[in-house]
Amino acid sequence: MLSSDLANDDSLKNVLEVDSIMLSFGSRNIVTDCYLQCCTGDIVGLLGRNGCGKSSLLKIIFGTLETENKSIRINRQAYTHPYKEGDLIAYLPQHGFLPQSLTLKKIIDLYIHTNSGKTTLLSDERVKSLYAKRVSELSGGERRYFEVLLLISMDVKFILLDEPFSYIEPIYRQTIIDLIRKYTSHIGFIITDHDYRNMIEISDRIVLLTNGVCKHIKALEELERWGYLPPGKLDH
Ligand SMILES: Nc1ncnc2c1ncn2[C@@H]1O[C@H](COP(=O)(O)OP(=O)(O)OP(=O)(O)O)[C@@H](O)[C@H]1O
Repeated sequence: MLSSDLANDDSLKNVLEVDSIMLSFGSRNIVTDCYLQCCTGDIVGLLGRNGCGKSSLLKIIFGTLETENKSIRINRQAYTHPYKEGDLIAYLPQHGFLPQSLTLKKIIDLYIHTNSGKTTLLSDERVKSLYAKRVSELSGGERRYFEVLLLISMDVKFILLDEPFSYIEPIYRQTIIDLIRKYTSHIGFIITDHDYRNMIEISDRIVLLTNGVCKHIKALEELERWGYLPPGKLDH
């Protein structure tokens, strides 16, 4: 069966469900009521104002941030630390994760252990041309592109991307959007970013985290109604 069939056949789709999340820091409640679902083929866009808890929510889903309460299920099985399972989920932190002094060749050897993953990376023209460079020598866009493709090559079911478009020139943003779209056939993505235009373009569904609650946005005007965008912003 071709992997592209995964996204078209509901019985073959992987399903990530997140609910009952409660997170507070001291007396401050950050997340109080959140339900999220992401299936193979989905790109779920998580929007929210600075400091509302988007990064924390992604870390909770990944399993690296402990919280008072959570329920994370993949294909109906509950996991407390999904990242420990190896082939379930990958996460791009807001500020990247690659050691600056290593070459891309070394990083591929360290992180990617399957032939199919290595083929995905080494058949990519951009990666090929950067292969011998160190991470510190890459532009912001080159680094982000490589990070996203590296996660895709880990052959996981779900990928969480925290601000993949931040500080990146527009041309590379489009390249990263195209890259993500190319792999939705067998991966589900949850993405958060402040670049709401690109987020609206790439996402199949938008979830707005506001006052600790996940609002499932049905019409873009709701982004104004909930105070995420100033009135009239969507018209321009
Ligand atoms: N370890 C921590 N201890 C105390 N407060 C924290 C901790 N981590 C995050 N916070 C606070 O929790 C809130 C949510 O942080 P988080 O980084 O998840 O927000 P965010 O929506 O991703 O923000 P941004 O869009 O600015 O990246 C912020 O007010 C932050 O200062």
